[in-house]
Amino acid sequence: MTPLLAVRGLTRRYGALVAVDAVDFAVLPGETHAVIGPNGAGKSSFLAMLAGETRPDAGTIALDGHDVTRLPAAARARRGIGRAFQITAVVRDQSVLRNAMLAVLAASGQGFGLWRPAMRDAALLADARALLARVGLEGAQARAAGDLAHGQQRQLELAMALAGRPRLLLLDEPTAGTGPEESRAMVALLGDLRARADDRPAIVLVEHDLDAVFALADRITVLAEGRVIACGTPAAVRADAAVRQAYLGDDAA
Ligand SMILES: Nc1ncnc2c1ncn2[C@@H]1O[C@H](COP(=O)(O)OP(=O)(O)OP(=O)(O)O)[C@@H](O)[C@H]1O
Repeated sequence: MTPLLAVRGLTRRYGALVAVDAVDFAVLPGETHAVIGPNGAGKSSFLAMLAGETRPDAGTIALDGHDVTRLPAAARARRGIGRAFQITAVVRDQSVLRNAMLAVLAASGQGFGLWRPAMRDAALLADARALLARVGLEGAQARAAGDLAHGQQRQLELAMALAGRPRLLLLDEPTAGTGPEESRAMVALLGDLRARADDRPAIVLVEHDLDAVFALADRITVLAEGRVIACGTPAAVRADAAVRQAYLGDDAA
């Protein structure tokens, strides 16, 4: 299968430090590909380069065979790369429904421009409600976004990222800062998203919670000190001696 995303030799330096060191990486259509590694391995820097928020010092990023390495984040978003959880677009004093409508409107670009206002509003409302149902927030539509529990805010952020119908969704630590219950709910939600055969996006998942990673990933790439030390199925990565040593510590090896 031709990869949706193909990354070659991606490199990012901070002074003398090589945070991401000549990384090759590929994501197949619909695949959930997790990126894990110890603190400081380069995961966030890598994801920021995929999103177009950090400029690489070397290497290329291709989406569907088109070089997007030099494109800014907004242009990448228009081509189908969506980003959730790092940049929070949620307007806290607006309702959940209103936030979802704003995300649908923003993602539609000119799409609603020729519609009469009443029809536009009806279409926006329907799309926004469908999105909220998709992330399990249909019961919270009228609440102010800022009053939601932390886990629910993350569900709303996911809905807003999905509004653009991304083909590739970049997820930065979806369970970070949530309790065990909320974390399980987020993993279940992402599992549902993944199980939809029809329009599921491919996902690049950076996540510290290895239970979540092993539950969700089709493949896992392991970074250590900016380099790829392993890439494969969860079972292969779990069994990999270099991964155990570098990532889980010598005790696990
Ligand atoms: N803006 C920056 N300026 C200088 N050094 C940076 C910068 N951003 C990251 N680094 C360094 O680059 C390396 C990789 O950092 P990065 O945050 O990408 O790793 P990470 O795998 O996401 O870490 P963590 O799991 O702790 O979030 C680290 O040594 C970090 O200190």
